[in-house]
Amino acid sequence: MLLLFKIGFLPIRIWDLLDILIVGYLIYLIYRLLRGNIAFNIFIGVLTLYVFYWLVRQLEMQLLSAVLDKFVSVGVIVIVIIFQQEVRNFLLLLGKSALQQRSNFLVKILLGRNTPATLQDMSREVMAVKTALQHLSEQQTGALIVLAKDANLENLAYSGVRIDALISEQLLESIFNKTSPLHDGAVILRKGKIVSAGGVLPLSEKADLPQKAGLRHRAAIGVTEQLNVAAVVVSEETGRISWAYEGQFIQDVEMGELEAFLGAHL
Ligand SMILES: Nc1ncnc2c1ncn2[C@@H]1O[C@H](COP(=O)(O)OP(=O)(O)OP(=O)(O)O)[C@@H](O)[C@H]1O
Repeated sequence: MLLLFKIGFLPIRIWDLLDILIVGYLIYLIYRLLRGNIAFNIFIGVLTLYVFYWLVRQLEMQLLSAVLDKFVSVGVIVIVIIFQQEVRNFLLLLGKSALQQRSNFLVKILLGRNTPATLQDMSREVMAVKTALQHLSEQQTGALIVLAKDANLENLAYSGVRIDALISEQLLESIFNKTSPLHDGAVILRKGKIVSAGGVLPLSEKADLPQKAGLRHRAAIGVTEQLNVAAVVVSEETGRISWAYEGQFIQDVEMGELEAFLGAHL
């Protein structure tokens, strides 16, 4: 039974510790997903109701517990319906780290390390995107770029116009030029290519975003909440560059930080 130690009369096994750690981690993941979201308030409401139900049962208040029983018995289905998006994000978050670890491991086994050509291509792409963003920022031209790395964004790519061209700063600047028919919406970059432009992204429903964050910024955050991607935004209003990753949003980033971010996500 692998007894570790006893607290008074309570025996603690290694599985109990593991149990507590896993539940703690799951609660942390839920908190990360719901933080700043309107769904967080609903979650607190549900939790309060459940604690109340538990108390009522402990106090053996028959009538109230019979009424609450009806709510709790369909509770799981109701929760899945209300938190449909969050349940999806939660499973995505769980699967993501496992998949990332597996693919890093496979790349190391198969390649040993990055080939020099890959590294060269990568730094060329990073410089091209960084320079384009810098120019767009100086000209106060709005831009929204999704860095999809290995994520499959077929559905999103089809919401825009297919491009399939090598990444270049001139092409990026032309796309976001205010007179270009493709300047509205998001550009998607994946595996060294500009996959598409003019894409429509899902909007974040976060309630605690800065007041000035409009639809472009909400779209950047929204796509990173739902998919394993990063996004960069140039504000048309201020020329400031911001990025979003895993639903987190960092505003007004320095060029050095931007280069590191692009290097990690391109
Ligand atoms: N769902 C969406 N997916 C992709 N792009 C979008 C989406 N919604 C809006 N946009 C883009 O954002 C532009 C409108 O930006 P808006 O002014 O509302 O955003 P903002 O966050 O305040 O940015 P800015 O600081 O550049 O004004 C649209 O013209 C369009 O290009």
